[in-house]
Amino acid sequence: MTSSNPFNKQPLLKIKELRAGYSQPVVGPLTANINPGEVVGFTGPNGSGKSTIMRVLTGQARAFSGQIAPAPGINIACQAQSPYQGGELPLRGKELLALMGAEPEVLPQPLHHLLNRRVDRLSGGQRQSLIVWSVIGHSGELILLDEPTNNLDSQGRELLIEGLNNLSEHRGALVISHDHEFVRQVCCCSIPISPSGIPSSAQETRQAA
Ligand SMILES: Nc1ncnc2c1ncn2[C@@H]1O[C@H](COP(=O)(O)OP(=O)(O)OP(=O)(O)O)[C@@H](O)[C@H]1O
Repeated sequence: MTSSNPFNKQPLLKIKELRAGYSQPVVGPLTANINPGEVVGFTGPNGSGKSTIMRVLTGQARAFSGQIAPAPGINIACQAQSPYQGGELPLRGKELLALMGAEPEVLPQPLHHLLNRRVDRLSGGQRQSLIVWSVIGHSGELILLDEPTNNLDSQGRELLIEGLNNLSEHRGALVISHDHEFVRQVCCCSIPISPSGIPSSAQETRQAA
């Protein structure tokens, strides 16, 4: 990785020659690091295995070979691609934030009207905003976001870009996205993910705008 680690600390996440999947590998080998202060993007076509790599960290997929290792002792905050599948969820926005250990103030001012709304009665984009900001507001040093701009309008997307550009320097994020302009604006580098058998260790480095 060519981007520098400003604090010379160990990576928040080390991935080395990882092959990951379910009953068989579907992605890798992949080598990458996420350092404090960095937002790293994973890009690639549908089914290339981006979410699978994230799912190894949440126990929903497995590593067949290689390594994926968060730094010892860190906390991880994760937003899955489809975190809410419908049904009754009688929580208000502020209660969802509290469950994630996030203060209401983490929500940008234009979204404060969501704090007293029931989560299960929000629109798709409103719910996505709340969930993404609850993950950013969590105390975890490593943030995992899977398609965070899904359903967001231009204001929600701009607020998220600003939030990720202002993460504190001891935190880092892995962002999976098909939104190339978003990746360009928030990520220090983007890594093209390839299905199993095609190495994707070369990290494409792009400076954030
Ligand atoms: N639970 C599962 N069991 C078996 N195979 C799975 C499972 N979940 C996903 N897959 C397969 O693993 C491969 C990679 O899926 P993954 O969700 O990681 O792709 P992705 O790059 O995140 O795709 P997208 O851009 O569409 O979100 C796909 O072929 C998919 O069908």
